Amino acid sequence: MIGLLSANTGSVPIDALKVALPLGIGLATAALLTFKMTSNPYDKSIPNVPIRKGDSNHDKELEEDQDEFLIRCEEDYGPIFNVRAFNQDLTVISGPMVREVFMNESFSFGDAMDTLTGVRAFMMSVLKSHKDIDSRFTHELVRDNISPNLPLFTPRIVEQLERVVDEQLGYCEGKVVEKPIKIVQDMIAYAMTNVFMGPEVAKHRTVIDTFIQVTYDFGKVVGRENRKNAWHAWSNKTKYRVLNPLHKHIEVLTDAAGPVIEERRRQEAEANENGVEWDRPLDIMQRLLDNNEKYGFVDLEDLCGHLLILILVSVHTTTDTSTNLMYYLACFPEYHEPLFQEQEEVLGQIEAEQEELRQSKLQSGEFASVEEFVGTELDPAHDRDLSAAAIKRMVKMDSFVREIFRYRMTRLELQHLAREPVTLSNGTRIAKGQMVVINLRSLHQSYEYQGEDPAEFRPFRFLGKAKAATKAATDFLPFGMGRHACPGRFLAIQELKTVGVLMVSRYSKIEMIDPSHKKRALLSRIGEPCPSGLIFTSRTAPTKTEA
Ligand code: HEM
Repeated sequence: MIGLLSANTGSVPIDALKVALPLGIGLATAALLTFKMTSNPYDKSIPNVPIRKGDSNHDKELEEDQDEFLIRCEEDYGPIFNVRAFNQDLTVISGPMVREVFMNESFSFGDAMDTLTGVRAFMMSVLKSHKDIDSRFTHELVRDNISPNLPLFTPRIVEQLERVVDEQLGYCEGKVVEKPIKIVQDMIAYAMTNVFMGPEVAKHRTVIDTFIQVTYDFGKVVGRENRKNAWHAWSNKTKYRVLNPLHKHIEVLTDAAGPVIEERRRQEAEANENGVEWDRPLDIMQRLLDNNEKYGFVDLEDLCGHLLILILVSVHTTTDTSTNLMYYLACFPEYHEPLFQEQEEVLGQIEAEQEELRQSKLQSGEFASVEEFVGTELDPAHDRDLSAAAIKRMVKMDSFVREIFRYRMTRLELQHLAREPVTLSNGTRIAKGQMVVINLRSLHQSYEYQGEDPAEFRPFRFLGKAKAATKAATDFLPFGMGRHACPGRFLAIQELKTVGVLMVSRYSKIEMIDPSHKKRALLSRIGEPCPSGLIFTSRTAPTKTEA
């Protein structure tokens, strides 16, 4: 661990950058031309959807009505067809065939994102270990350290989400909030920082800002606008190898983490000397330090680099979807009360169950008086806490969150690049280098997969159907599926549900400032905030401190 604290990375000289940029652009040109000349991406039997007269690609038709366009294509050409959209030639895969893309390692989501945006160079530049492009390191980090410990992390997540809402939104009588995402950014950043790096590090506003800003830096690289321009990927790759905004974020993390780790180490040594067990801090940073031999970090910068990757994949997505959830509450006010009622019922049930347990323990003599429960799992002060178990029981909120993902997701998403030639089970051949894209309409908006009224927003459609929002399968793909399915979905869904719970319990009404943007709010793409703000009205009168 001493090594972890002492090493330092040399900076890249500016002269190297001057040479690298033009050289990179030259190489990019050559590589792109070679690709254009040699690639023969299509199996000739895959039908090409004709381009509408006056258009140069299918972008406009998709923008006008993506569902109508895709239904027409499916009817005319079957489940697999070629389109030209988002500046690319894409093979669209629909219906049951989609499963074959996720289950076949020859299709890569990571390669597709990198080809489109150059994101790997951006991310890899902060790592010293586990730089293999097929490394499952971050996946395993989340799977082994976050998901199993979620119930333990929940109190601090809830505490941070509640604190920021109460401080920044507080009591509202029709309060106009032009940019609700600003509040959500702080909510998610504080919650994630506490889980990833612990409360001492989370006290540094610079670290919180890094959690937020990294999200933006990442968004700029992977954002949809960026994907429209093939040159961007090439210039990104070159640029981010040398001039990468992530380096200043690493500095912020290491500066804040170093002294905290030193202090923790001192406390551990002191506890050992006194023969008492050290109260080991509960955060991902500590778990990584404790298991450094297994994980093999080169130094503290490397460890913080891996934490930064974790931030990149988690904060951007969770902030965006949590903000979007507020807009859904504004657009469908009729669900506000049922969601609030469910919360009251669940917390009431838990309170009654805890009371029953207390009574049985008092009767059996295990506890002599009510006071003895203080500080234990049966402490009445915590009966109505938003524990992981309580949030799990809120099945209406779960269904609401799942329905938001289903309804909102852009119909052509989750591009995958074929790393080698693949023959699908229906005989279709996908050439090496071909970009395939998932037709989410054929699954998320299909009667067969979703039941009645697939075009409607019906937030309780999954009630009683064993279809939790964390269940990644062909009928629900926001987190992908199979071996690469997002391992952070358990944390993400729990946070989203908590944001929903806080909103409906504190506010009786959320409205859009400009309801004409309703469609945009409901179908907004990730990273594209709605132009209208929100108006909040509190459920109860202000407390003394709020007044
Ligand atoms: C609303 C929030 C989120 C969404 C929509 C989302 C979505 C996704 C998607 C679509 C993938 C790619 C799956 C594939 O390759 O097929 C992915 C991968 C991943 N996500 Fe998430 N994610 C979210 C939140 C999180 C959080 C909170 C974490 C961490 C705490 C996380 C960690 C990861 C990791 C490590 C991977 C890489 C998995 C691999 O390549 O094996 N995600 N996510």
